Amino acid sequence: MVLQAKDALEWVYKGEGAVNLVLAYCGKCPDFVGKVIRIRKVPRNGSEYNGDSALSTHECLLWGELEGIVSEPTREIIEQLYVKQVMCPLLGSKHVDAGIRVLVSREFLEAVENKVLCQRPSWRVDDAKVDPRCDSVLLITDHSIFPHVSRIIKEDFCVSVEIKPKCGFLPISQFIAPENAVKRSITRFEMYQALKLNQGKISHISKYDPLDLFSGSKDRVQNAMKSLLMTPQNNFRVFLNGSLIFGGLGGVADCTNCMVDQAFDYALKHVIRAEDGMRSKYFLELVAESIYKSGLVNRVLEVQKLDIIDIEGAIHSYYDIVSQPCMVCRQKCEKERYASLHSIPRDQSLKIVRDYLISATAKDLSMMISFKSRENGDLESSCSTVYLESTNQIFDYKASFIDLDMKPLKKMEYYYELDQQIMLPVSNCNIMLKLEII
Ligand SMILES: O=P(O)(O)O[C@@H]1[C@@H](OP(=O)(O)O)[C@H](OP(=O)(O)O)[C@H](O)[C@H](OP(=O)(O)O)[C@H]1OP(=O)(O)O
Ligand SMILES: Nc1ncnc2c1ncn2[C@@H]1O[C@H](COP(=O)(O)OP(=O)(O)OP(=O)(O)O)[C@@H](O)[C@H]1O
Ligand SMILES: [Zn+2]
Repeated sequence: MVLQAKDALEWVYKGEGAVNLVLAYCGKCPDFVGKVIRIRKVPRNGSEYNGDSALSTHECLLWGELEGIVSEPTREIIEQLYVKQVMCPLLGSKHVDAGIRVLVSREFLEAVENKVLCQRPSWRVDDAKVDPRCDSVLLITDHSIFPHVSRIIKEDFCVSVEIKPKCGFLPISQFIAPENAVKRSITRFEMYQALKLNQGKISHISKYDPLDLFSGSKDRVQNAMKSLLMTPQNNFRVFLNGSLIFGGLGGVADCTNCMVDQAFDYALKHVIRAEDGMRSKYFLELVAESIYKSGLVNRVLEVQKLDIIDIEGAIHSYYDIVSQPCMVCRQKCEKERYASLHSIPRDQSLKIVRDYLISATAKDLSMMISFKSRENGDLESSCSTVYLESTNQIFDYKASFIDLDMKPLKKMEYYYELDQQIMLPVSNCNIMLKLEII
C-alpha cells in the first residue's frame, strides 16, 4: 500500500520536533486506527545534519556491528534498526514501539504538508519542511491514547502526559577544563536556559530542574512536576483522548498563567474526581506517583550516563575516528591533558563516541504515560496500576518512550561548540570573579 494525496484527509497534525512532523490518524482503516505517522523533515537552509539519507562511511564504522544497518539505503529503515537493536534493549522493549514503514507518494507528502501548514509554529515552518525525498514514513502507536481505547466511547476518558526530561546528572569527567568546572555543580539545562533566553528562544527561565525528576525522591519528583506545570516550554504536554489540553503544540509553551491553569483543571473534570481548582494538583500527584513507581527515569538515567567523559573528552576520540587533526587540541594550550585519549586503540575511540551518541539520544527522548481510571466493573488489565490517594482512584497506566533517533556522527563538532557557547557566560563570570579577587 502506498499512501496517496487523497489519504491526506485522514491525517491530522499532532506535533513536531526539529526533525520530524507527526500526524495522527482520524479515519476508519483498522491498520491505522490508534496510530501516528512520523515524517522526516529537512532544514530549509540545507544544514548538513539531517539531509543525508543513509549512513556516512564513518558512521558505518561506528554502527557496523548492528545487523543489516550498513546496507540500508534509507534513513527510515536505519532509524528502525537503531531503535530495535540499540535503544530497545537499553530502555525495555515493552516501553518502545520501533514502528513499521509505510510507503508514501510525493503527492501525499505535499498534501499533508499543505494541510498542516497553518497549525505549525511559524519558526518551525521557517526552519524545516517535509523531506520530499522520503518514500516512506514510520507508523507508530499513538501513545496519547490508551491502548485498546483507540475509539473512545461514552465515558471512556484517557489522559496522557508527555515529558522531555533532558540530562539528569552532573558530569564528573576529568577532561572538563578547569574554567568549566561549574558544570560539575550546575546542570546543563539550567545554564542552557540563560543562553536560550539571550537568543530569544524562550521568554522566561524554566523552573524545572531535571535533577529533581531523576532524584528518586518522591517529594523532588513532585517538585519537578509542579515546575513543569508552571514552565512547560517543550518539556511538558498533556493530551485528553488524544487532543492537546496543556503545553505547546509542536513547540515551546509560555509560562502558565491563572487562566491556562484553570482551563487545564477544568479539562481534567472527567478524569480526576475532585472539586474545581484541585484537579490539576492531583493530576500532578498521579504523574509523579507513576514516575516514581515505574522506575522509568532510572532506566533513562543509566543510558544517559553512557556519556562518561563528557563532550570535552569525547570530541578528541571523534577526531581520531574521522582521521582528522584534532581541532580542539590545536586551539588548546594544555594538549597533554588529552594525549591519553589520542593514544587509545581505535575500537576504544569508537566505543567512546558510540556511547556518547547513544547517551545523546537518551538526553533528548520523551516519555509518554497514558492513564485511564479503573472503574467498578472494569476487568483486571495487564497494565500497571497506580493509586491516587487524594481522590481514592485507581488508574491503569502505560509508559512509552518516543524520539529515540540515532544522532548523526557529524553532530559531535556541533555538540562541542554548543557546550562552549553554553559555558561562555559562566566562564567569563568566573574570570571576572578571579580578577576581582586578585
Ligand atoms: O542540544 P539540545 O539539548 O538543545 O537538544 C536539542 C533539542 O533542543 P531542546 O534543548 O530540547 O529544546 C531540540 O528540540 P527543539 O527543536 O528545541 O524542540 C531537538 O530535540 C534536537 O534534536 P534533533 O535535532 O531533533 O535530533 C536536540 O539536539 P540534540 O542535542 O539532542 O542532538
Ligand atoms: N508515538 C507518538 N504518539 C503520540 N504522539 C507522538 C508520538 N510521537 C511523537 N508524538 C508527538 O509529536 C511530537 C514530535 O515528535 P518527535 O519528538 O518524535 O519529533 P522530533 O522531531 O524527533 O523531536 P526532537 O526535536 O525532540 O528531536 C512529540 O513531542 C509528541 O507530542
Ligand atoms: Zn584532541
